[in-house]
Amino acid sequence: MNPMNVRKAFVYDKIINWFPGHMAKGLRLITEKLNSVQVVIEFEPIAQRKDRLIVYNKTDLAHPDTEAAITKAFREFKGQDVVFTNADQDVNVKGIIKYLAKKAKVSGTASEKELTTTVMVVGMPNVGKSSLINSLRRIGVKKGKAAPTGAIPGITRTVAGTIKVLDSPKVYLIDTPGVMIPHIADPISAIKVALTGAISDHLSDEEVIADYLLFQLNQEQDYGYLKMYNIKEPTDDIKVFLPQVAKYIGALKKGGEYNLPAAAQFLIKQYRLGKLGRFTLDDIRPESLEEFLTKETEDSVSRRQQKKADKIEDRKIKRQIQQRKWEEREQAKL
Ligand SMILES: Nc1nc2c(ncn2[C@@H]2O[C@H](COP(=O)(O)OP(=O)(O)OP(=O)(O)O)[C@@H](O)[C@H]2O)c(=O)[nH]1
Repeated sequence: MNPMNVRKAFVYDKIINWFPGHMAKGLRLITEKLNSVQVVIEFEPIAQRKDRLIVYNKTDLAHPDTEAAITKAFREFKGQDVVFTNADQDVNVKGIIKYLAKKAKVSGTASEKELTTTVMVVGMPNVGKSSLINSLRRIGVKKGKAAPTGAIPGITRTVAGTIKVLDSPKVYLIDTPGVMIPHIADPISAIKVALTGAISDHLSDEEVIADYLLFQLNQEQDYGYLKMYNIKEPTDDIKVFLPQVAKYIGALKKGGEYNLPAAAQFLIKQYRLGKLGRFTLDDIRPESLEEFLTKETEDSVSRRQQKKADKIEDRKIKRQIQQRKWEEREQAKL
C-alpha cells in the first residue's frame, strides 16, 4: 500500500476515535435542550423534529457555484430555503433575524406577557457558530460580542444562560452552542473535516491534509500556487511540493533541512483564510446533492420508524409483565 494511503487511514482512525468522546458532551447538550427551543439554526442538517433554519456559513470561502447549486437542491428535495452567510462580515444575517422574528410571532411562547422564541445554534467545531451569534447580536440588538456568562447582567442576558438577539419580539439564543458529530464515512471525509478546522490540527497529520489540499488545487486546475510560492511547474507529489513551500516561507529545521510539517501547517492556514481560492470540498453536482438530501430524509424516516417499533415493543413487554403478575395473583388465590 502507498505510504500516504497508510497515513490517510491512520488519520481516519485517529479522528474516528477522537470524535465520539469530544462530541458526546455537546450532543448530550443538544438533545437535552432541543425540547425547550422553538428554532434550531443548523450548519448542517442534524435535528429533524424542530423548525430549523439551515445556514451555510463562510460562503466567501466556498466555490462561487455552491450557493445556486445548494439552493436549487434544497428547494427541489426539501421544499426548504437555506441561508448563505459570512458571519465575520454580517452578510445575510439580517435575513436570519427577520426569519426568527417571524417565528416568534407564529410559534413563540408567552413569557413576560410577550411572545418569545428561543433558538439553538448547532454545528461542527469551527463552522462559525460563535461568529454567527455575535453577528446576530450586532444586527439584532446592536451589541458587540456576547460577554461571558454573567459578566453583564440585565442588559445583555435578561434570562440566565441565554443571549438576547432581538428585543421585539424577543428572541434568545440558548447559551450552549452545540457541537455535532458529522457523518465521517471514510478517510477522505475525515480529511475534509480536518481541513475545515473542525479537529485540532495536532490530532491530524498535517502533511496528509496538505496532500489532499494539493489534490484539490490541481483538481480545480487552480495553479495560482505556482506564482504564489515561486514554484516552476505543477506537481501532484506532496514530497516535491512541500519542500518548495518550506523554502518559500523559510521554514527550516535546526540542521538546515526543510521543515515540512511547518510548510503543511502554513498551507492549511492559507486555505482556511481563503488565500488559495474559493473551494467547496463536497460534491455539489445535482445528482450528488439529490442523493445526500434524500438520504437525510430516509434516515430520519427510518429513525422515526425505529422509535415507533421500540415503543410498540415496550408496550408489549409491559403487557406481558402485567399478564404474568395477574396470573401469579390468580394462582395465589387458588
Ligand atoms: N472567512 C470567514 N471566516 C469566518 C466566517 N465565520 C467565522 N469565521 C472564522 O472562523 C473561525 C471560527 O469561528 P467561530 O465562530 O469561533 O466558530 P465556532 O463554530 O464557534 O467554533 P467552536 O467554538 O470551535 O465550535 C474564526 O476565525 C472566525 O473569524 C465567515 O463567514 N467567513
